Amino acid sequence: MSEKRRPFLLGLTGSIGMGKSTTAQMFVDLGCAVWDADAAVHRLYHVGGAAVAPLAEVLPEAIEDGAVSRERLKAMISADAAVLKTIERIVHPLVAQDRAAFIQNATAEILVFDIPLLFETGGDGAMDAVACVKVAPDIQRARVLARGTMSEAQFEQILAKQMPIAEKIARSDYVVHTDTLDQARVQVEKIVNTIKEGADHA
Ligand SMILES: CC(C)(COP(=O)(O)OP(=O)(O)OC[C@H]1O[C@@H](n2cnc3c(N)ncnc32)[C@H](O)[C@@H]1O)[C@@H](O)C(=O)NCCC(=O)NCCS
Ligand SMILES: Nc1ncnc2c1ncn2[C@@H]1O[C@H](COP(=O)(O)OP(=O)(O)OP(=O)(O)O)[C@@H](O)[C@H]1O
Repeated sequence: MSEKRRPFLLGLTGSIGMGKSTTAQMFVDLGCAVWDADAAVHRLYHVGGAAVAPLAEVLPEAIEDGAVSRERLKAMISADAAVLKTIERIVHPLVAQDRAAFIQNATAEILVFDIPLLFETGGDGAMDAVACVKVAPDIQRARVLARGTMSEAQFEQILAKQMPIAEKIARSDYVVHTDTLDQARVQVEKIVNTIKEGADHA
């Protein structure tokens, strides 16, 4: 038997609430393996997670019952935006380790990386291609606020930290419009087919 072919690494990004997770699931449905940066952060924040001890050292008030409290982090970030930088300095290298372990163990032909801050952190350099989700800003805002997990001010704060969506699109190889589920699914199928055709002809 020939050796396992190197998987195709596809970055999946977009602005907050534009549909990354929903689109990632569509890639899973087509047999791709997905690594989710936000989910990795959840694992790191759990009791026993690798971020708990280093965060406890610099932000002890963020720890509750042996885990990192996202509610407390959000309150602290709201009071002082610089806190987010401190968190990122600790969390981002741990996230990178988690991603490397996923690549080592994955067996699918196409690996999809759902990373909100793909361009902001330079993660796009490690990808073979990037797909960006997109929806109109008013729909984005409505969808995020409908989740009820963020205030309007918290949404604005996160939004201000992210690269403008037009720039993300300009730097991406593919765009997935997330106005409707059916429309998005068709675009995801096209991307997967294009990547597979490219692999066949390589
Ligand atoms: C700020 C926190 C507490 C908010 O938690 P909460 O559960 O309410 O939201 P969640 O984690 O689902 O994030 C919602 C969205 O906000 C955006 N976002 C999260 N962190 C950041 C950040 N550092 N900069 C810009 N946008 C961000 C992303 O689009 C993300 O998908 C949490 O996101 C966090 O601890 N962030 C720091 C770690 C980080 O940088 N994560 C980004 C992935 S590496
Ligand atoms: N193609 C689509 N058609 C209709 N609704 C969608 C579509 N994609 C996503 N949505 C809706 O938009 C909201 C945000 O989607 P999702 O959670 O996938 O976004 P996200 O980019 O992963 O968010 P975050 O940046 O917060 O992690 C959800 O309520 C979801 O149901």
